[in-house]
Amino acid sequence: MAQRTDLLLPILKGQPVIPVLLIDKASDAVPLARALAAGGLPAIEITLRTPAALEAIRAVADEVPEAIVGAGTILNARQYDEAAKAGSRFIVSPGTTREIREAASGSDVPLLPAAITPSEIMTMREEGYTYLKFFPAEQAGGAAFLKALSSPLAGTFFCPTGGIGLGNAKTYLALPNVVCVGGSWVAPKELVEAGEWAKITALASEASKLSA
Ligand SMILES: O=C(O)C(=O)C[C@H](O)[C@H](O)COP(=O)(O)O
Repeated sequence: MAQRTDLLLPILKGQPVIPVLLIDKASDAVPLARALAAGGLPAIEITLRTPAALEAIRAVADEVPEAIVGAGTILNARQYDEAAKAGSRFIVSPGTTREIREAASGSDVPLLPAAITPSEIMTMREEGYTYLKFFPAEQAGGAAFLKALSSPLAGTFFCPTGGIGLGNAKTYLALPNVVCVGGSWVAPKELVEAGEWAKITALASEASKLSA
């Protein structure tokens, strides 16, 4: 089945930056999601890299109606299912596998899988995927690499993630094949740990105004 762009696209096009979050304490999730939404970044990706992640997703889905919570670092079908059941509205994977694609085709929750090389991207096109994550963006060749793909692989669009911050986000957003960027810089660990929600809202606000 093709990618559910009807569900995914409004999320990716709704804001220039998708915050990528690593949440150690589930109780931080609700104030963090509220702080980011207040700054203009309602869609957030909570990575399944901490034991608290699923509880964090559940809490945001239940208690923060203004947020659009997604799950990141999904590596297999079991995690896809758990993240969807917790209330994720989109799923992000750092790569692409047959198992993940099969999980996506049996789910109403859309998948943003990642690809880097022309062959990986062409394979995903054959599978009906038009929107891909490009990860790890900076390390894999950065904006220059993505720009080089834009003509031969026109019609595929990316959310680059990895090594992106306020300083280089615009370079990516200016590319014809970039729909938005992802990054953790809007929710630094120290600010989350200190409960500095107003400072996170300020970072989100700055990021939400980014454009090409
Ligand atoms: O877990 C995933 O699926 C990821 O998205 C990997 C990285 O956490 C993001 O790429 C954020 O990278 P930074 O903004 O450089 O911190």
